[in-house]
Amino acid sequence: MKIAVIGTGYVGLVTGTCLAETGNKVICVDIDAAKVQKMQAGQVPIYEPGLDVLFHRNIAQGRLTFTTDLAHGIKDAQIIFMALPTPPGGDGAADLSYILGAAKDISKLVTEYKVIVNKSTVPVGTADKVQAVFQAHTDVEIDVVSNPEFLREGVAVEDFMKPDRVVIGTRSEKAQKLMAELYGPYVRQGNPILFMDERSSELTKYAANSFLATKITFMNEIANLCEIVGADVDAVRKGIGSDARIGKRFLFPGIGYGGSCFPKDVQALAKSADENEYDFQILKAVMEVNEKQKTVLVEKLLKYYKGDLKGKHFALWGLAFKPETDDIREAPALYIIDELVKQGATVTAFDPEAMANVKGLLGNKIHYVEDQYEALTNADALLIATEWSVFRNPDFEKMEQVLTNKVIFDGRNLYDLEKMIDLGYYYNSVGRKLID
Ligand SMILES: NC(=O)c1ccc[n+]([C@@H]2O[C@H](COP(=O)([O-])OP(=O)(O)OC[C@H]3O[C@@H](n4cnc5c(N)ncnc54)[C@H](O)[C@@H]3O)[C@@H](O)[C@H]2O)c1
Ligand SMILES: O=c1ccn([C@@H]2O[C@H](COP(=O)(O)OP(=O)(O)O[C@H]3O[C@H](CO)[C@@H](O)[C@H](O)[C@H]3O)[C@@H](O)[C@H]2O)c(=O)[nH]1
Repeated sequence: MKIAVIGTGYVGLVTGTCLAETGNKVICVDIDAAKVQKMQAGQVPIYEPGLDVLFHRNIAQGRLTFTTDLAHGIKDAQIIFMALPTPPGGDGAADLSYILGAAKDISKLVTEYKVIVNKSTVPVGTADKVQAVFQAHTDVEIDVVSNPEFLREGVAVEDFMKPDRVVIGTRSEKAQKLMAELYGPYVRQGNPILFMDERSSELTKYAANSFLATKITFMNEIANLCEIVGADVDAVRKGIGSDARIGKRFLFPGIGYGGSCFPKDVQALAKSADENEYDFQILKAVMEVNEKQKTVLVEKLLKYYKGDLKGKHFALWGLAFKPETDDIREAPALYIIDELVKQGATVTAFDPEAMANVKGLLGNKIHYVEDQYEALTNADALLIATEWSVFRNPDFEKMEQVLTNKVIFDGRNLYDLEKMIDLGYYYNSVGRKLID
């Protein structure tokens, strides 16, 4: 099939590349000329494991191209995907200006039937709004389909190539048929393609993210309670996770959920409920608890240093909002840095992939090093904000030589408590016994 993908961010580029991988001819369109130039020169603009192999293969085989020219991009496409930003607007509701703006631009260019697929995360009713934009500008027959994306950054290629399910919201049989054909190769193991109406599809995406954010938040509260009552959150996690009704995944406590999706999507769903005069209480509690959870590491530091962080120097391992990505949007590490600097402390940070993005955002607010051990030089304590694999089994002997004090505040529960006792560390993690 001939496909156009509008927007080449984490979702658009993965979608375009993975659709080319099964033999479709894909043109990716972006307004960011520098990014398009980079991709045309064969460079992947984001860090996403496994993407480069597919990217280079499909470019080499002539199935994946890039342009800034929308008219050229959509000219021959049977299906046009919109993978555009839907950031929170001033009031927390999703800002639809990118989607509706692109829909208007496309509507002025179409000359024959096309399926317009919305891959962005959008509130209920957006497909109707997009359809109305087309109706206002063209007589050409168009079907607007909601096809939310569930990929996770860091495992995006795997998630796209083998999705748990594909959700397609449309009442048009013609569009259904095309979408079923397009997604057939990705569900050969038998995972379902779920057809539903547009509104249910749009809500499914927000419901999934909000449910997962709620699950994590519940565990964060259990972890906080564990610390007070002397229980171990790892044991509790395993104890409840082995109940198939609860499930083992997304039960890891930490320093609050972050990223470009959960914070904005929980907020947008709560806002959308408000607009429909429904008070979605649980989501409001989730947002409030998550804000507090982002402060737990700093609160612990304040307690340890008796309320005074002035002049203290900290090593920070991990800046990305989660491992295996260079994405720092809503990363808990940024919040921690902000608080520490406000309190008069200094920070030296290391992250395997996200350093360039943080340097771009924070400049010389903190120090950066290219080696995780170098970050420890003269540090009063090590703070861990992201669970990158390289932090899981560090060379503790090497660490001891550089760290001024054997003190670790771990927001991701990376180390075994017995081991930390043996090594003689002060070790403060989340929802587990304090080792001092
Ligand atoms: N990042 C994720 O893991 C993820 C997963 C599932 C769903 N989503 C949703 O998908 C959507 C896109 O998210 P993302 O993380 O890929 O965004 P992103 O910010 O990484 O990428 C968006 C891209 O769109 C481009 N763009 C903006 N306006 C344009 C226009 N008019 N024409 C062409 N290109 C334009 C930007 O230059 C950028 O390259 C959002 O709604 C998000 O909620 C994201
Ligand atoms: O047990 C867990 C799992 C995750 N997190 C945190 O939750 C956030 C989100 O993690 P994750 O869901 O793995 O990353 P995303 O790439 O943001 O993916 C989410 O958001 C995407 C965008 O909508 C969806 O497509 C995915 O299905 C959904 O998992 C991160 O800050 C994680 O540290 C935890 O604290 N504990």
